[in-house]
Amino acid sequence: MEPILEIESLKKYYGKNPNQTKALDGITFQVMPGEFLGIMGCSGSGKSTLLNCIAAVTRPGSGSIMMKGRQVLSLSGAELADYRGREIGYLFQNFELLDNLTGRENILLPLSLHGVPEQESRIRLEKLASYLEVTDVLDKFPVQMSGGQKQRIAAARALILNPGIILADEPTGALDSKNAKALMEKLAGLNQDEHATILMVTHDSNAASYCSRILFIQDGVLFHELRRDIPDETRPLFYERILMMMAQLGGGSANVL
Ligand SMILES: Nc1ncnc2c1ncn2[C@@H]1O[C@H](COP(=O)(O)OP(=O)(O)OP(=O)(O)O)[C@@H](O)[C@H]1O
Repeated sequence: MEPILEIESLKKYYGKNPNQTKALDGITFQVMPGEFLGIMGCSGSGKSTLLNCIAAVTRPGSGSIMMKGRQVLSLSGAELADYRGREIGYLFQNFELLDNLTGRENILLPLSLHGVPEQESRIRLEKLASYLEVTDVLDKFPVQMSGGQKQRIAAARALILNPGIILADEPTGALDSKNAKALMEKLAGLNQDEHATILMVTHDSNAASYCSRILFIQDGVLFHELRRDIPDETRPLFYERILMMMAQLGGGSANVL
């Protein structure tokens, strides 16, 4: 199987010496189709910069980003807009719903932006809303929804065009533990049942325990990898291993990959 996403020697430096920040300092990894990959690391380690480079919002200084065999850094104009809108489904910490649109209108927004007839996606909308348990808030405005409902509407919006990859930046960061668990169960279900490929940045070890693999990043470099492929490893056991690695990250005592 070919990787869906290949990141090679990615670098992004901000500012000039002596005040330069090496947000990404040579990151290489691959994401396979249907993988649920987590990215963890301390504040300022480069996680959001990495997601923003993949989403083609931030331009790296050097390196390569191949999505389905296509060099993202060479895209421009309509191709770039199409990549951002159709290949990437983005889930933000603070939902980023438009307040003056209903849940349904928010979910359908990517269709109008990319010229897809609404009719085509009506069945997908109903199916996603039902799966994400937001059917009863489709005609409400964000201000009338709970945080969990807002994030599940945002998840439906990220998924409506069936993107190549979902990029989720701290998706549980603004949720209480009950809603965080509900969201993670839905994302894990979409990963398993629809083979959705998900790349999720998180500080939350519990959320990360739903992933099949986790990359740990420190000072812009990959530092460790955990895989949940020990036979029959349960989520609570994987969670324990993540906690141990996070403790090491805090102490900065592990080896750089
Ligand atoms: N636009 C910018 N200009 C200058 N420095 C920046 C910019 N964006 C990020 N940085 C710096 O790059 C480094 C990596 O930032 P990034 O936001 O990617 O970290 P992060 O791991 O996502 O942090 P957090 O977990 O706090 O969100 C930090 O030192 C940050 O201060």
